[in-house]
Amino acid sequence: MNEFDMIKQYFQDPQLHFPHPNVRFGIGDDCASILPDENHELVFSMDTLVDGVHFLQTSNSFDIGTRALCVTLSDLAAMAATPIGFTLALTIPEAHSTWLQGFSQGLAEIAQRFHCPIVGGDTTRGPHCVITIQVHGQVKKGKALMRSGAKPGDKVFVSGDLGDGAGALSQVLENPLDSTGLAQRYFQPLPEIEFAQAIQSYATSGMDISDGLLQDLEHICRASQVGMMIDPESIPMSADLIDKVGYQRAMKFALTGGDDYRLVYTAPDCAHGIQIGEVVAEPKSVNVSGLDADDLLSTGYQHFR
Ligand SMILES: Nc1ncnc2c1ncn2[C@@H]1O[C@H](COP(=O)(O)OP(=O)(O)OP(=O)(O)O)[C@@H](O)[C@H]1O
Ligand SMILES: Cc1ncc(C[n+]2csc(CCOP(=O)(O)O)c2C)c(N)n1
Ligand SMILES: [Mg+2]
Repeated sequence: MNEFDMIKQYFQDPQLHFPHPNVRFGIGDDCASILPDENHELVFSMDTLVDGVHFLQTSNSFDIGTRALCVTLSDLAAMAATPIGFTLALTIPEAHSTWLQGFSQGLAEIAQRFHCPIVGGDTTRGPHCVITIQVHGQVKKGKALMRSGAKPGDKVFVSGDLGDGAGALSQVLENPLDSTGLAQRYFQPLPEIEFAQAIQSYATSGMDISDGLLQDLEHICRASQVGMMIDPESIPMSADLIDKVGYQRAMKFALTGGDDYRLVYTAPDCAHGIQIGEVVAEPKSVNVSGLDADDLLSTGYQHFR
């Protein structure tokens, strides 16, 4: 199958390449075009997933597709944006039709759920599977939820259970084809688009948790020039995770594991989510009660240490 047949069959498929009111044209020309609503601004973000680092090539391609689009859409949720469309740069060693079919169906599952069609991309052959997705969304002018804006006196909230993504990793590494139980949150960390829109009018800052709660909270602290006091006992964790790895390891995963794709945000008060701490003026860093600063060093995922 040549490159152009592949694009037509698997990416121009109507399940994935469907009309959207803000997309003027998509696959087929040298560029795609999107037009935001009046009084809205475009926001966009890109994520790369590398075989062996962000997923295993031995997993079902459907599950690889759902994971790839969920984690990239999570950055739109982080800004309280509404998805419009995405572009896909796909590098694969071989064009296996069953692999491409599953991958395209996995993408389509999430694309339809979040009304975010594919609008273009690039397909190349290379020695390893690498998936890069750029998501495009819109937000009312000036209303994007930023990492700056947290104020002393605000409280810190998360949108749901933490630690499941990291807790699933051993299961995924052992049996990459099993997407049940905790692995469901690894393969489908559904982006919290609606949750973000619900908090957007009163949240002072926010982001999604991809690298681990503590490391990601440091980004809010730095951008907002504040500190935080976090109470680890109030961090929500699933019963499945605690059953599987015990409370202590579950807590470590929740604080530092990454792959959660939940939202963390600050607000004077809250109507949604679970409070896990407070914003303080000093010290300008993340403090966790019961843990000293040395315990917190080297916490969170980093590609280059
Ligand atoms: N190679 C790069 N060139 C330019 N900007 C970059 C590059 N890599 C990252 N950035 C920018 O740095 C900022 C932080 O990026 P980072 O990848 O940590 O955030 P993120 O996208 O929320 O995290 P994740 O990759 O876990 O989703 C973002 O504004 C991002 O656009
Ligand atoms: C197969 C496999 N899947 C997942 C992981 C965990 N992991 C990889 S990158 C990352 C942070 C987010 O990435 P990025 O910052 O690039 O968006 C995490 C938590 C692993 N070690 N192996
Ligand atoms: Mg992010």
